[in-house]
Amino acid sequence: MFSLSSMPSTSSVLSTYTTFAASAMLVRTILNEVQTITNQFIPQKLQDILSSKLEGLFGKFSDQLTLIIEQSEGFSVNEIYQAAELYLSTRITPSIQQLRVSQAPGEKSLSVTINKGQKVVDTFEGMQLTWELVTSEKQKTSLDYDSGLYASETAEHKSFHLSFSKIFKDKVLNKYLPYVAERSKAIKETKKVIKLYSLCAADAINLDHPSTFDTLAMDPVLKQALIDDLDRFVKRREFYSRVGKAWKRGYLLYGPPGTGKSSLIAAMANYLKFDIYDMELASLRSNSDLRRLLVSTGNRSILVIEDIDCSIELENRQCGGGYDENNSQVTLSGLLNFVDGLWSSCGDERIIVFTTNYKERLDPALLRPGRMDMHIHMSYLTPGGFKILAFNYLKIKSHSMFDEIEELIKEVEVTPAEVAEEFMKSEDADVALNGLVDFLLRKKEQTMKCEEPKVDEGTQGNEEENESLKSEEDCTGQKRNNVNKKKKKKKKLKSF
Ligand SMILES: Nc1ncnc2c1ncn2[C@@H]1O[C@H](COP(=O)(O)OP(=O)(O)OP(=O)(O)O)[C@@H](O)[C@H]1O
Repeated sequence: MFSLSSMPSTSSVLSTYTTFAASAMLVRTILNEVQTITNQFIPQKLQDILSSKLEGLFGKFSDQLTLIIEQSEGFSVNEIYQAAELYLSTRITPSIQQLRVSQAPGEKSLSVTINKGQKVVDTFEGMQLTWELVTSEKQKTSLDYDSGLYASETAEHKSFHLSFSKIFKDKVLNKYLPYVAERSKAIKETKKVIKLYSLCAADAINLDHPSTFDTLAMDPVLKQALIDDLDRFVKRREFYSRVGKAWKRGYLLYGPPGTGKSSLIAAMANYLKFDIYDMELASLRSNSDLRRLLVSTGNRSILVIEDIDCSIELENRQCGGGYDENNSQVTLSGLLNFVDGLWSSCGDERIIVFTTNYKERLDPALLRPGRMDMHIHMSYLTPGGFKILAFNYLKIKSHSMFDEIEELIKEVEVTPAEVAEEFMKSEDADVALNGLVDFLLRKKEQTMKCEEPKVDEGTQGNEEENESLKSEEDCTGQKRNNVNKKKKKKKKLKSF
């Protein structure tokens, strides 16, 4: 049976309240308790008036201020609530007893948030701040379209209560909350699943390419220069707007097949957390296709135009494809016009990457700065690159066979893809390295064979004809190099 003596006296309520640093939230808790006890004989209206008077009274004495951050404001989401939720997931301390854990489809990591009633204490520039997740139930009325009747349901409404000393009000609003928003943006970036869009697939797919700058075998100075360039680019929003330029950057990746151009694009996307839009000119059927794809590219994305030398051939009608039903061809110059105009002016923080196996075939107008700001040569494997691959695949940093292999790599043109292929054959370092030595020796022998002039009666001394006598299959790559070298030689002779 309820008795008045069991009800806490006002003075005991006040002393409890003072002991806990006059926290507004504590007051609310106490009021709730008092309310529960008095519910039976004090009408609701009177209770509300008493509550608000008491809260006002306590608030006057309290040095604490509480900001209420609602989950949503009307129909729109409250971005600071979402930011706080993400930020607090990195502020979980052992004192927290309940957490909510979930995983969205396609997400790689679990998302962990505090549960209702749980508090997180945070510190920032000498301030102490307490976060609490508070939930309440709200009646929601919605129209049932089938029956045409309005239905009422109870929905859980969440809010964060952020309490701190009143003297820090301005600092919290102007520095702490922007900091929370900034941190949550960074956390979101690390959790972001990178998407790959292409014309061939109706929907975007998750990019699961494991390539990173650490796993890439390429010239370390060039690699660092590229990383620095990307870092500078993403930090320069104000700069681009001040100088009146579209916030975009172009890179040309060139080098033989298998030297890592695609791997580098994936490494760039993984580093920046940018989505990739892969555009093969040959698969574009019409200019409207092209326009649609370009307009749909989001901010913070990399637009890739692969094999641009083939695109040029396409323009010269050698590669085939690229026609729409009206026979209006998608050309490289058309594409570049769209990219320079429409695409550049309706988005932010975008990167465009062109790749080619034959830089020398490109028109210099295409290579101009602004369109291709940095040219990156993906070369045949170097001894330094070999060590990166040996570490990636075999987890070794040194081995007695390294010297021999490094010498061979200096003599033979071998791509990182070829060496990677050899390393895939065995996880045993000795076996894999022996296999690689055999492969390099075979390649060296083949190269030497291709370079030897084959002496033949009647064709003696005629290098061009000697070349045609070599086996096409064995010497194609090497022959191309030799022909290029010879062309350069001829050019030199002409110009001097
Ligand atoms: N520089 C590199 N560093 C690490 N791995 C590499 C590198 N180059 C190639 N590889 C390996 O070889 C495979 C094929 O390379 P990739 O497709 O990136 O070359 P590419 O230059 O884009 O070739 P293509 O011009 O034929 O498209 C990669 O998946 C990777 O395993």
